[in-house]
Amino acid sequence: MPLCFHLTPPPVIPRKLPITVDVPSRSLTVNLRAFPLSGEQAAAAAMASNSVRVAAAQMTSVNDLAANFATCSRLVKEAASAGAKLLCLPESFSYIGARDGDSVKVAEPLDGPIMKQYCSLARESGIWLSLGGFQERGCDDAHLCNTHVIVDDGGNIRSTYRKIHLFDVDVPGGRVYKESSFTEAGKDVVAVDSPVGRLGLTVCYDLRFPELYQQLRFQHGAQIMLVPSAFTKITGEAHWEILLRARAIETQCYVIASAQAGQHNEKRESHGETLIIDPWGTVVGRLPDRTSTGITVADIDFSFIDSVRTKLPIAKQRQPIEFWKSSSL
Ligand SMILES: O=C(O)CNC(=O)[C@H](CS)NC(=O)CCC(=O)C(=O)O
Repeated sequence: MPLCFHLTPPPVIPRKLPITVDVPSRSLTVNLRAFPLSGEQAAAAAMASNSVRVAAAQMTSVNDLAANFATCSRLVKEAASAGAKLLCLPESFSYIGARDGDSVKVAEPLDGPIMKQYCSLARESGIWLSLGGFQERGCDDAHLCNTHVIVDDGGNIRSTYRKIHLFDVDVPGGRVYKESSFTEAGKDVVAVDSPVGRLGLTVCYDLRFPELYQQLRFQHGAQIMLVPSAFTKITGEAHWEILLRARAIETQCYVIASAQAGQHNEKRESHGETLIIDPWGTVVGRLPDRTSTGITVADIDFSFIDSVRTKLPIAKQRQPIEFWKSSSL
């Protein structure tokens, strides 16, 4: 029978409700339903119900590598004890400079001391990490790559994606950004398997280019899109949640969008609003405060992904429109 949303309600699929964990108070802010499970119990329950728990972090990185690492360590431990198998940290988790050029100075190769520290953290806590927006040393001293690194629970780097779309924008009513002046653009589309499903790797401004997400879903089989970000306050207020929900709906994937939040220094403020969204477009994880430091967790339900994809069979109904040839404007 064809679906007709005017006459029949959209499919109602049982879902788990989000839990929000505040750091540093460590209090569990539970939305609607208590979740009094230990990490192990939660993981066992998730397996039994064909789902697995993920966490997304929100923080305000500053120009102090040690301070940011201390915050990330706390968030990683919170996520592990909440039973999450993957924690996603935001773009520039390890460092946000106060002056132009600062981030190039701290850039290191992937086998340098900074990334080693984060790999050890993943191993010690037994959790996978999405480290979006690491300042990876580029091909010369004046450039870095904005690299999204996936580390497994043994502390091994499983995958790297280098941000393709660079933020060269004169933000209306805000600053001028020219990310390409110090960043080398990536070229490769990257997806990788993990215990929480097949991850599509992107970073921040990539969010505005839906063709990347279409490729991740329809050519690389992604089930979860990761969008670690540092959206500006102005553009975030106008576009952030809408774009994320659109990407979730049109790819029928979960979207995990960890965000930099609040005031990093005199010149720079990020929108925040870390979100986890399900493949129906519903927000299933959100912190109580748009700019607080903390994590939100949600359960990835593989049968829910299948159910949405079966009910709205866009994968079968797509038509071979040759976009690139026809776009001449
Ligand atoms: O430079 C750093 O420290 C980290 N990188 C970023 O913050 C990047 C590049 S400047 N920011 C964005 O992509 C914001 C996108 C955005 O806000 C939008 O698309 O509206």
